[in-house]
Amino acid sequence: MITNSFGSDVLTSRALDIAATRIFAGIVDGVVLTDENRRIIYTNKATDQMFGYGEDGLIGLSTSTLYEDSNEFAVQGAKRFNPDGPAEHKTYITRYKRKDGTVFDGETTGGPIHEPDTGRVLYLGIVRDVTTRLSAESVLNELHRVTSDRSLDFEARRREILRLGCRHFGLPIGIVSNIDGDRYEVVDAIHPEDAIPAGATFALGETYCCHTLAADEPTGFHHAGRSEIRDHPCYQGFQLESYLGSPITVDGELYGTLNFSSPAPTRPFNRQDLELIGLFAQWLGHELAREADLQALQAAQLLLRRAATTDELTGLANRRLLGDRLQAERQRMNRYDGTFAVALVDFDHFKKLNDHYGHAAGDAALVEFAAIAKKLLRAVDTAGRWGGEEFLILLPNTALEGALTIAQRVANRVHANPLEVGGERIELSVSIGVAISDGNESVEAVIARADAALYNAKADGRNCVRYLSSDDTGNRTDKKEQRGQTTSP
Ligand SMILES: Nc1nc2c(ncn2[C@@H]2O[C@H](COP(=O)(O)OP(=O)(O)OP(=O)(O)O)[C@@H](O)[C@H]2O)c(=O)[nH]1
Repeated sequence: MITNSFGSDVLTSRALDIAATRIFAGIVDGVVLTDENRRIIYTNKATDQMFGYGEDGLIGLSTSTLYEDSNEFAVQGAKRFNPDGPAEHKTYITRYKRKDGTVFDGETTGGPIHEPDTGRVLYLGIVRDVTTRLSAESVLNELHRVTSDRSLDFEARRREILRLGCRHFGLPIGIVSNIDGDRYEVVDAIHPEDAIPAGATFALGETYCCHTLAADEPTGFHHAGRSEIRDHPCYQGFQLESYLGSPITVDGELYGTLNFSSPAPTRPFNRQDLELIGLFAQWLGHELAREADLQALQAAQLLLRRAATTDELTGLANRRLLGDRLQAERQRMNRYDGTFAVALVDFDHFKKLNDHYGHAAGDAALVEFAAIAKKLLRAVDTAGRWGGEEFLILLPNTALEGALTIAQRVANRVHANPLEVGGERIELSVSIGVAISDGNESVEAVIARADAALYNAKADGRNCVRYLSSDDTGNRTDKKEQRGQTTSP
């Protein structure tokens, strides 16, 4: 039987007696029993601790004392704590006030109890402090919102995670680090005075995170100066009293840590805190892995795109890219009424070079040509491999004089750069055919004319540049008889 300063009729009440002694005394949730006027006649130990009143400190008080908002007392009275309230007690969450004025969210189940013997009504409330659970739920919702917000890029989301962690754990400093051997590098950090720049490095052994890595799981110190790390260099160096950190792994490999800290001590970290920071770190790890995959994919795509448009041997544009550029240039020229030039370049006696010095020597000559073309041409020009030992140079916005000058420069440079094979210097030369688009004709027609001019250059003894105008082509019946204009070397 329970004794208190409330009337003996209540104290001897059988329901209270049984409830208090046999059922409620030892349970972890707070139990509050009131009389019909909602005055407290019984609280268990958990209630006394939860509300901070000490043993029996609440006895005799109205339950209105317990609510943060006095209206809530009336609201709950009308809803359930009245003689006609529902017999089946429903669970609800309301905000309670402790003796010291601080508040907490209490998940409550309660309502009337009718004593079978006397017909008297008592009210029962069972309260569980769910502040940390609710806060964890809200932080999880927030984490979900941040991580699924595709309008934010990875860096922005990482920052949001840091902000969220600082707010939730009540620790003002948040860091994502990358760890390589003994090198601890700050990747991103939140600090009230912006005192930790990204890129700052520390010796891992002197950081709090070395403890997290040693434990290989989320770790916290809520009052470092009174903990086992008080003599460790991390505490000596940084003087942070509270620290909560988790390793970040990417595809099973250690990447670094996520950690939050404060110069002030804080409440002891609980299992939920450790689970939450572990979850944050896990998300960062997944995102980092996704970023790495994305980058690898982009690099592969770039390689593929390059492979699809680049000649493997020389690194110049391949025939496909040249075709695209030529068509684009023709269309552009239609719009702006300009001209473009095409020069077809063909090595002289290339077969002999191959036959005499080997295929590798021939390849080296082609590579050498690519280097010359890259050096001599403007950024807007495109030199590409047209096939075999033949190259095409597309010169946008270029009239005859400019085209011939460039072509001659290329021919001269090739001739002036003998190939060195096994200590022997082999003289090289190219023949070049030039054509200027007349603005109406197809790309194929311009190339055919450049090809005819090239044929002429070969026929004229090679190592020279020839040009064919569209008029020349119109009159031509036999390519061999065509002779274009010769430029001076
Ligand atoms: N090394 C090497 N040789 C190639 C490549 N592509 C084509 N060739 C060779 O280039 C040679 C071209 O020979 P031809 O068309 O007879 O022309 P040429 O010997 O240069 O004679 P002219 O053009 O009349 O001066 C052939 O032997 C081809 O095998 C290549 O990528 N590398």
